[in-house]
Amino acid sequence: MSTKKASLKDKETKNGTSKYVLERCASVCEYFDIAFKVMLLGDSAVGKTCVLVRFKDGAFLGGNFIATVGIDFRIWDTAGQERFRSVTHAYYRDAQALLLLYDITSKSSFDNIRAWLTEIHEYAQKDVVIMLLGNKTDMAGERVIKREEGEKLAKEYGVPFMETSAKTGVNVELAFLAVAKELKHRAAQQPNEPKFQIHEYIASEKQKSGCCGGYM
Ligand SMILES: Nc1nc2c(ncn2[C@@H]2O[C@H](COP(=O)(O)OP(=O)(O)OP(=O)(O)O)[C@@H](O)[C@H]2O)c(=O)[nH]1
Repeated sequence: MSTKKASLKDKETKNGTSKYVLERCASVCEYFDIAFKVMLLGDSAVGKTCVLVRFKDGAFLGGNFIATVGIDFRIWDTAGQERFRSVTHAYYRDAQALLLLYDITSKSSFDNIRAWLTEIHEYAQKDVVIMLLGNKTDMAGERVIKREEGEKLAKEYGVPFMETSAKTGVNVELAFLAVAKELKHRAAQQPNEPKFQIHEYIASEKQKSGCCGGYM
């Protein structure tokens, strides 16, 4: 693996998210000669686009909600609406990582996570990296899903979990970086080398920042 430094140019490629994730990873680990495909999944309005924009541009898309139509090719952000589901299935198999979101103020979006995971197991690669995110933690007064419920579900499926807010930015960068680190490790891993411990990485990064929120 080369030690080429990340370029801030050519961010916008046809698989922009993954390239960008990699560039953000590169700023930490100084490598970027491999590209990964990362998809955001979850019910409509859970905040997929906003989480991506928060990570990519450090901004929050407030105001009117415009649902994603099909797939946004530039950023690999998917539509949560049922009517576009067949379009997104076709892209699962190319994804190396999936960020699966629910909205902590929406019980139905949480209840649907099991259905999303069933779909993922049906259509995605067997070794796809999955991370569960409970988004909109800034809306504490409207919370209906406790952090512990998200943790329990994630534990049941053996996937890492974090609560995020696209509005405040809490944990958004960490979620993308943890996934990028896991993918990078896998790509460079020697047969006898220990696996990257994504849960430990998340825990230690949170400890460093003194931040809140759940993980398993
Ligand atoms: N308060 C708050 N609002 C959020 C957050 N994330 C997203 N929203 C709002 O939730 C609504 C839906 O956000 P989107 O990012 O468009 O949702 P999506 O999951 O991409 O929706 P689809 O494209 O239909 O799949 C918008 O009004 C956002 O402003 C968050 O962390 N906090």
